[in-house]
Amino acid sequence: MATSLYSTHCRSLATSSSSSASFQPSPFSSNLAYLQRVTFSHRFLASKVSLKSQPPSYQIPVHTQQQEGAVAASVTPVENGTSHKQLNAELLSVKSPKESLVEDGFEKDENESTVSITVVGASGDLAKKKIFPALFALYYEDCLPKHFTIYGYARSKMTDAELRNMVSRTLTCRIDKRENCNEKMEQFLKRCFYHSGQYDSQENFAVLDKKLKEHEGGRTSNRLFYLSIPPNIFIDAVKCASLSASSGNGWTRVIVEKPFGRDSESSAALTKSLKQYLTEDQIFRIDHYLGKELVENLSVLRFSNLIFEPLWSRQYIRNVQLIFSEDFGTEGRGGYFDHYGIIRDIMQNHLLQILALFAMETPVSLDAEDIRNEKVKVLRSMRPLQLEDVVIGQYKSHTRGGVTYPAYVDDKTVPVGSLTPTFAAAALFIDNARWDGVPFLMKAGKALHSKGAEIRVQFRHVPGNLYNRNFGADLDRATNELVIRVQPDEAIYLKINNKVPGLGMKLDRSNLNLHYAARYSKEIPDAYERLLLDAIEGERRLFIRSDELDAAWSLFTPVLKELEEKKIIPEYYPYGSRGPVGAHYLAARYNVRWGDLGSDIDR
Ligand SMILES: NC(=O)C1=CN([C@@H]2O[C@H](COP(=O)(O)OP(=O)(O)OC[C@H]3O[C@@H](n4cnc5c(N)ncnc54)[C@H](OP(=O)(O)O)[C@@H]3O)[C@@H](O)[C@H]2O)C=CC1
Ligand SMILES: O=C1O[C@H](COP(=O)(O)O)[C@@H](O)[C@H](O)[C@H]1O
Repeated sequence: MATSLYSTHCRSLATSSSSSASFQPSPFSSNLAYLQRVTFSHRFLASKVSLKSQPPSYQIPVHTQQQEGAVAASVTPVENGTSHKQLNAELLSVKSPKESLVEDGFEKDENESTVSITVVGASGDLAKKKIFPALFALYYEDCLPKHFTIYGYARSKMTDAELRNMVSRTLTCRIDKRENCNEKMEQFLKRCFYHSGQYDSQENFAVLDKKLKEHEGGRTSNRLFYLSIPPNIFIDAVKCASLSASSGNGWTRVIVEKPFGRDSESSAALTKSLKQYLTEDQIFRIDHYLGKELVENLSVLRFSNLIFEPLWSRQYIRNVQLIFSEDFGTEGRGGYFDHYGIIRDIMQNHLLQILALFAMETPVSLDAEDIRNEKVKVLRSMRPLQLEDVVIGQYKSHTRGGVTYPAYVDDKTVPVGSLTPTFAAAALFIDNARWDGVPFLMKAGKALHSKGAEIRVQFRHVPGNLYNRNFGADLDRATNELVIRVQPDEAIYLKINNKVPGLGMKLDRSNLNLHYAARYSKEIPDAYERLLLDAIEGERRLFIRSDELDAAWSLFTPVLKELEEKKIIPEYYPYGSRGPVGAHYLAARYNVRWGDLGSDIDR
């Protein structure tokens, strides 16, 4: 499969900048470009090597548990087998990916392999809202391989034409669209098909297998299954897909959506069951926050800018805040949500993943395993969350401007008297040399006053600051703060103290502001696009490894159990408010003042 040819193309498009005229390359000016180049070349080489290492005689389909070892001996090393040294050596002989392709006869592979993407649960909300649109965007950007087929699979009865009709209603052209969007949509829809079947029927998946083979036309078949179904049917679907519809001569990968269990035990049981049918390398546990542009940029910002990395420790950082806020309630997902609550829905995964990327030590390389090793280490250095370091809340009905907004428990799918938190604030600590004593504060809530996600880094005071008296009594207001606004309206800004122009000596706080909409004309791809492309390319960097998941659950499971066993009553906050006041007391205990989401000047 020659996806790398496409990804190189689509990646170069994705990184072009509107105002590049002002950008002067110098030996050091393009650390970012260097990192991108290394990453892309790495992707390219990794997929090239994996393809080359899969001669047809070497392939064993994933069929039985007994064969798992055989799979591990064939497919897994194919994916992982090339040593990083080998890859790095290849990286050093700089050749444009395109040159290498032609030179190695790789274009031939492009014609001889195919990727089939099956969206299991195609009739559902996520498939319509995110997966099909992301696949179309990849197609639009020429990021999908030449030979690909998309199959929707679900129990609902639908014809191919009906699926296409359903999908077409969710597709949009980008705002920076080029002219031929409608044409592209039609071409894309022609590559989409539907098969109706049960999730626990090997026979139904065997029919899917037959249909996929017809499309694959004897080429090397690579198969990606996206499990966009409720978690209680994950294992049935994995079992049937693996036993009846995995590839006979290429790779088979499965994207698994969260929730990955609801505590340490259920998560371990899920992993164990998945591993009856798949090797770890075949499992792509998705956390879509890792696919967001500014989360992806976090490592670039830190590791390629001399002004940040030396400050990245307890010596200079006073606290770190990870904030998620939605200005709407559960809206029809109350049934799902009530079983999980905001801590499992947002904190244990999205915010903790960001924290791990933020706080990890420098990885040996940009290779997926090196990065994930560092993330696991930092997670394992963390103290399990304590009950006294958590505040929970639940939204209640509120009337504003003549409109009444419902309480969480007004949702028909939520059990009467539910105590499930729709808001939580927490203080977490990393007990290692770099972060000892630095509070990492998390705050996540639904039905709040604003929508957004931010990372805020508050720095310490300047010791013996000459200008202290100009700040008045509130020295905390005078410290630097770095804000990474993940969404909406992506931006990175640094609050600095500055002299107000004039004859006097008046200081104010101003922002050095990198506002993405002003700096880059290209639309930012949706997280699902990046993650789907990575899964197709076998790039695991942004997917969660099982030991990461275990470490993440270990931090939250004890407190989740305690909250439930002790039936802790959440603090009720009005729909559309700033959330429970308890969050401020929690922060104050650690001498922290929450940054106010979206309220900063110079947006
Ligand atoms: N929706 C979202 O925004 C997000 C969803 N997720 C996760 O993605 C996955 C899919 O989410 P979503 O699309 O919202 O889920 P849906 O509830 O829409 O379910 C997807 C499909 O699964 C089938 N299905 C639903 N319930 C059952 C059941 N009890 N037994 C058998 N089949 C069932 C239905 O298809 P049919 O009846 O045709 O078989 C349905 O169309 C879930 O794991 C969810 O947690 C994660 C993040 C966000
Ligand atoms: O995983 C989830 O994420 C969404 C928020 O995602 P975003 O990309 O729109 O910020 C959240 O609404 C949902 O409850 C949760 O399951």
